[in-house]
Amino acid sequence: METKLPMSHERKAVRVVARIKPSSAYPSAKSSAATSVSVHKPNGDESETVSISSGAQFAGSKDSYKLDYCYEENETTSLILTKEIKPLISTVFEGKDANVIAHGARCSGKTHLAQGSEKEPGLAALTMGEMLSMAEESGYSILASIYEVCHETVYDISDQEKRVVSVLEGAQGKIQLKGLSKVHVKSLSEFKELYFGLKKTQKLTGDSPLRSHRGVMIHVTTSSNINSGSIGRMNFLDMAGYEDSRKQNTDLAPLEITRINKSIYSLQNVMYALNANESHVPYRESKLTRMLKDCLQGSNETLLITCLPRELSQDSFYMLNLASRICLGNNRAMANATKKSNGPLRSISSSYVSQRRQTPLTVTVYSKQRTELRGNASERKIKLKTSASAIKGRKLFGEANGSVKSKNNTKEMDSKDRMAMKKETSTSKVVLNVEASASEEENSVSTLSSFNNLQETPRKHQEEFSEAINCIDVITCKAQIVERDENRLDIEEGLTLFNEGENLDKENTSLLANEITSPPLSLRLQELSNNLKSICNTLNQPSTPEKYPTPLTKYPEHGNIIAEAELRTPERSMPLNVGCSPWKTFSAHSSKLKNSAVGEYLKFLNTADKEDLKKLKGIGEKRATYIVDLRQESPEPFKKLDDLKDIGLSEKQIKGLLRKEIGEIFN
Ligand SMILES: Nc1ncnc2c1ncn2[C@@H]1O[C@H](COP(=O)(O)OP(=O)(O)OP(=O)(O)O)[C@@H](O)[C@H]1O
Repeated sequence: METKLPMSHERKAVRVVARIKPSSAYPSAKSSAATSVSVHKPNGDESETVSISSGAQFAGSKDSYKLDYCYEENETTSLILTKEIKPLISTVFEGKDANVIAHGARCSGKTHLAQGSEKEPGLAALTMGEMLSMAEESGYSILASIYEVCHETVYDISDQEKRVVSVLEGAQGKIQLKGLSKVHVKSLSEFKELYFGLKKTQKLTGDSPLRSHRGVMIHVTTSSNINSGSIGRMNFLDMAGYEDSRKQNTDLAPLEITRINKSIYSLQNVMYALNANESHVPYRESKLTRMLKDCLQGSNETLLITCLPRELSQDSFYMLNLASRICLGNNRAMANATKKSNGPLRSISSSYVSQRRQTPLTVTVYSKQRTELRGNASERKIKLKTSASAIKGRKLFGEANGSVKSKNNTKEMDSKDRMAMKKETSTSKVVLNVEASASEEENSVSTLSSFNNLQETPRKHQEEFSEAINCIDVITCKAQIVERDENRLDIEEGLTLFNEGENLDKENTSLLANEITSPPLSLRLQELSNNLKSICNTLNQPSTPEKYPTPLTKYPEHGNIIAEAELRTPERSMPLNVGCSPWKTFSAHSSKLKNSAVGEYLKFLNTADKEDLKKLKGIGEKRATYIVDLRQESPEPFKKLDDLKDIGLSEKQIKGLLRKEIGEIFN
């Protein structure tokens, strides 16, 4: 039976539907109209969007949440196959990749949906059955890889050895899954034995049972040879369930739950960015998203199934809220990244990248030291004014963070008192006026209240988020930058404020988005090295007195911060000590460079992901894992070089490592 698909299905990178688990599956839960979920389908089965509302009231809940569709208890998995998955299977046989991802809170029915029951087969088996018959008709073969992602490690679980799979990025960023085996599947019973024969929860390491994401990658190939390349792939993923890490009655430690939640958030961030047509998709946020990058990107399509119990729990409500945001992302995509942002949901990472690439002027505020103006020299006569509403939390989860940040904005601004400014491409004079008005910020985030007030104790949850998802500390400020020049030109532009640690992270992502593959630390060190060389050159040249960036001055009575600074290229940003001997000047600069290099190195350790950490000399798999673990406990474990002793390095080793790392840039 051919089913007409809604128009939106054909266009969206990620189609978001819900699947309701019957309340009978919860023997203890009583179905009551007052608490159960109700689904409004304006055009019945043909509805292009549906609204889901819950009788239960949760902190910050809205009346209803929009999704592309919702399958209720009375709708069978065969219907989901026909309406949702068969069109995806067709694209796989045409040479694309497709994904079916089940996510939701714990015990929301994800595994049941994939595996089914005696009475009703699950989606994985139905999908495999369909693909096997299509392969038979077209003379293709079907191979399957079964994997599990746990603790940021991918395991091949098609046999009992559970080998570790390496996720490698090859030429042109193509992902290779080294060690992930493929099994030739000839029949459905073979597949069931392979997939369902495995226990749902396996002990991968240690004594405690770990929860994991579990997937099957179904490859369509021209031959049964396991080495033959795939025509297309169908990736079927059963995500680990989300749960609030503050829960008492759980079998996992809060840190463990936080880790799982982090990888759930990473995938949701990717889904959001894809649907919002963001120029940067944060694939590198987790191992899972890295490994699935090729399957998810480009014109490949994804079906995201949000599993919900009929009686929503707080956790399920939270997942519904986020699913709805992913779904709506498509409608809020920016037509032109250079335009003033008018949607509250642009991802920060992307807005940063797009600003760096496309906007005439980008402002980045480093919380500790500097504000950096990156400008196009031809368009630098600019008055930049950003309303807080334009920069509301743009990343999927950034908003929750932003809400708490905004309440503490005065404190945030204090940390910026030492800001200095520089402009890389211009020497024009700039006035930066950052208004940190609490009331304005509160207004600015009021439209986000549904998300901000989502959790019962927002502050505590915000802390968890910031740890769990490496959320971007958006500081919603009103900023006005006036560049004094004879030709004034006013431009309204978005301003994004990052803290210093994040900037490196953002640089990582922007470099990736620009397909520059060299590690950012070496680029930063290279920049320092260039500075050193330029100092050596300028020592021989007559120096001219210059104005140097002044620290931001705070006027508490107005709640304003005003900075006045010269904008100049990095080479010029270092003062030449007029009147000093060349040797003293050189020594002063050298020690400044040394401190900067050490600072960059520590920042890198505090922010880089595991793969990037391993690029550092002396940091192997074990140390990189340990560093990442340390960061779960404290967001910035390395404040000084001595802190490296915490990862088992002696003073001598620390010096040796730095010497090698920094010396390398002169090679
Ligand atoms: N559609 C359904 N019909 C009947 N029972 C169901 C249905 N969906 C789930 N269940 C039952 O609910 C319980 C939890 O389901 P399941 O294990 O699929 O949840 P999960 O979301 O995969 O959990 P976790 O997050 O722990 O992986 C199981 O006992 C399962 O049999």
